Order: sequence, then C-alpha cells, then structure tokens
Amino acid sequence: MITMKDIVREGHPALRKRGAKVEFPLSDEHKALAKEMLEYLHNSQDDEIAAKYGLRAGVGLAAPQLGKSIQMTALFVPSYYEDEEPYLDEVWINPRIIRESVKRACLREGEGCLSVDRDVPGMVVRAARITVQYYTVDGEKITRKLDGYEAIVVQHEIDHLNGVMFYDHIDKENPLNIPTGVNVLG
Ligand SMILES: CNC(=O)c1cccc(C)c1Nc1nc(N2CCN(c3ccccc3Cl)CC2)nc(N2CSC[C@H]2C(=O)NC)n1
Ligand code: NI
Repeated sequence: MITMKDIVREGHPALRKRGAKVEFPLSDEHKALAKEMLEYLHNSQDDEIAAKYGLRAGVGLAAPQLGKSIQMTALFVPSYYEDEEPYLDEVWINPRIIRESVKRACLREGEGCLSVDRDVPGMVVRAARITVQYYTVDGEKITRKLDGYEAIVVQHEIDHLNGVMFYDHIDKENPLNIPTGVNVLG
C-alpha cells in the first residue's frame, strides 16, 4: 500500500517535469499503480486507516508525486452527503483541459498538497469551469465538463502532470487578494 514515505516532496525533480503519455493497453505495472493510487485516497479519507498509517488526507494524487513521471492521476472527491455517490472516484489517464471558462474561482481556504509539507497561504485562482478530455484505465476516451470544487481539484492534479505546483498560481505581491469577479468556494 502507498504511504507518506512513497510521496515525493518539493525539490524532487519529478514534481517539475511533464509526465510522459501513458500507452494503451496499460501495462500490468501501470494497472497496479492506478489501483494503489486510488486506494491511497480512500485510505487517507478513512479516519481509522489514516491515523493507523499516518496518511495525510487528499482528494487527488498524481503519479509524479510518487516519482513516476507519467500522465496518470487518481481522484476521489466524496459527495457532500455521506450516503450519496462520490463526485469523482476514478483514475484518469492522459487528461487534458480542452476548454476553460473566463470566469475564475478559488478555494477560500487556499490549497494544500501532499507533496508540500508546509502551509502556503494564498488564493490559487483557477478556471471556474473546465472541459476535460481523458482516458479511463480501460482506454475509453471521455470528455466531461466540471465546475465547483471538482474543477479546482482536477486543475490541481493536471498541473502536477505538467510540473506545475499550486503556489505557482499565487500572486506573490498580494497572496490573499481575491481579484474582482472570482468565485470564492468553501
Ligand atoms: C492551505 N489550506 C488548506 O489546505 C485548506 C484548509 C481548509 C479547507 C480546505 C478545503 C483547504 N484546502 C484543501 N483541502 C483539501 N482537503 C480538505 C480535507 N479533505 C479531507 C480530510 C479528511 C477526510 C476526508 C477529506 Cl476529503 C481532503 C482534501 N484538499 C485540497 N486540495 C487542493 S486541490 C487538491 C486537494 C488535495 O487533495 N490536497 C491534498 N485543498
Ligand atoms: Ni498536490
């Protein structure tokens, strides 16, 4: 199982490289990695397991964060209500944003990252709505529109696949400034 020791931190070159496209059909190694990445997110959101193994909670984990410079990310965004289906619970291969709104959005509380062991205050201003194109582990090509919290999470994770960190988007001069017209979430 993946634990925090497997997650590379700031300074590791894989976090600043673009991942290579993943070939289909997925190799057994890539299939196993996809499964383990999603399992990490599930474990990290289970209070007991997270406490037992010292896991930091996350809703997204990208392969470069495990030192694997490939275009693969796991997403597990639970629904607001316990009994409902999660918003996202899957692994995306070779995802890319094909359209984004002019409208911007950010999380009121800022963003955290499993590869960043420090609090970096600041508004991470992103597109409010995106259209993403990705492949499932079975090779099915999907095009999908996202908004709200999921759109933020997906942009954070796709950034990882391209060597971008969330704090690259924070305004150095005025980190807590919320530009006019930006949707503040949370
Ligand atoms: C500096 N301020 C902050 O971090 C911050 C501070 C407050 C609120 C938010 C909302 C913040 N922001 C933020 N909180 C999260 N979590 C909230 C808790 N949650 C979680 C925790 C426990 C069980 C289940 C779950 Cl679901 C896990 C996810 N996640 C992200 N990000 C940025 S996009 C990728 C995503 C990620 O997975 N990061 C590791 N940002
Ligand atoms: Ni991250």
